[in-house]
Amino acid sequence: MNAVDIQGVSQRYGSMTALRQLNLHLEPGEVLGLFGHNGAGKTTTMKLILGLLNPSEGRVQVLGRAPNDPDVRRQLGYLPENVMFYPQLSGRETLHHFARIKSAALQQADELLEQVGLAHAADRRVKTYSKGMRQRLGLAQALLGDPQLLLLDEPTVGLDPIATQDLYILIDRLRQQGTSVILCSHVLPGVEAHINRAAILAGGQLEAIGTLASLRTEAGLPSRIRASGLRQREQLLQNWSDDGYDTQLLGSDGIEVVGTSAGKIALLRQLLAEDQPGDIEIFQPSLEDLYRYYTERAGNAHAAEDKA
Ligand SMILES: Nc1ncnc2c1ncn2[C@@H]1O[C@H](COP(=O)(O)OP(=O)(O)OP(=O)(O)O)[C@@H](O)[C@H]1O
Repeated sequence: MNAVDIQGVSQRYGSMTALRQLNLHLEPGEVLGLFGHNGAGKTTTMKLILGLLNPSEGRVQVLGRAPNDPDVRRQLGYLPENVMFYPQLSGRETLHHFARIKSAALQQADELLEQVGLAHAADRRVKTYSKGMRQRLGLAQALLGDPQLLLLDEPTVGLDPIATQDLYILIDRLRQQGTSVILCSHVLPGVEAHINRAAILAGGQLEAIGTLASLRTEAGLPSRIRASGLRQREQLLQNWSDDGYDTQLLGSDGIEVVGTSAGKIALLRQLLAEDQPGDIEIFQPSLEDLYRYYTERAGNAHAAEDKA
């Protein structure tokens, strides 16, 4: 059973269409990164999964049922983009309040405060918390009741670099335990190692979805291989140039060759067969490069539609 199944969903706000014919699924224990420009439809997608919106068209199922089913709601954890709390309550009281709403065990509050690094501030009022501390509390709130599906909207906002790393480690651990996670973020560097697939929304449409490897292959963006400590680099340069690759000599004993992501393994094999490099570096298209490619492609397609 998929954690989330979205089939043919369109969402309109009055005359404005925020999502068009969205098809998306999430498997158990999968982490999906949901990316897109401001207004692309990410929060709308989250709200549909949370049962806060009814789709204008199409069908949304969460853990095999309607998203507003009370049993499903108990299995969901949500960290909203702008997390709000009662300022007069302490961190612990805040978690107790949410635990009661979710029918989660109260003793989980202290475990979670420890887990997100707020044990020392458990009795302080939330109004005295820094932005990052409030974000950590929001994360603890989302984890109450050990949700099967976790929705995180901009979870790294306000977190310092170590807290951001801790969050990613926590996501890795949750995934290993079988929790499914949807993570929306504008902060792309650092996230790529922690997601199974990326979905890129543009103008309310799903422009791309897949593993980074499949998106790299589909986009056909260049990958660069740099090798140093070579003895036969002139020969390699000649061979790769003859095969039509863009290649150049680097430093006293290095070379760079530009290929596609799909073709890089063949280039590496050739490199290792023909020489004994002292060092090899591979520069692949990053998530940011892919995001730019697909977002620009969507923009070009919309511009062409507008002209037609
Ligand atoms: N309640 C609403 N009424 C009218 N329009 C809305 C409403 N909520 C969202 N929209 C519009 O729907 C579109 C998608 O909004 P959404 O909040 O889903 O985008 P987003 O991808 O989450 O953006 P951001 O990255 O800025 O948070 C936007 O054009 C937004 O203005």
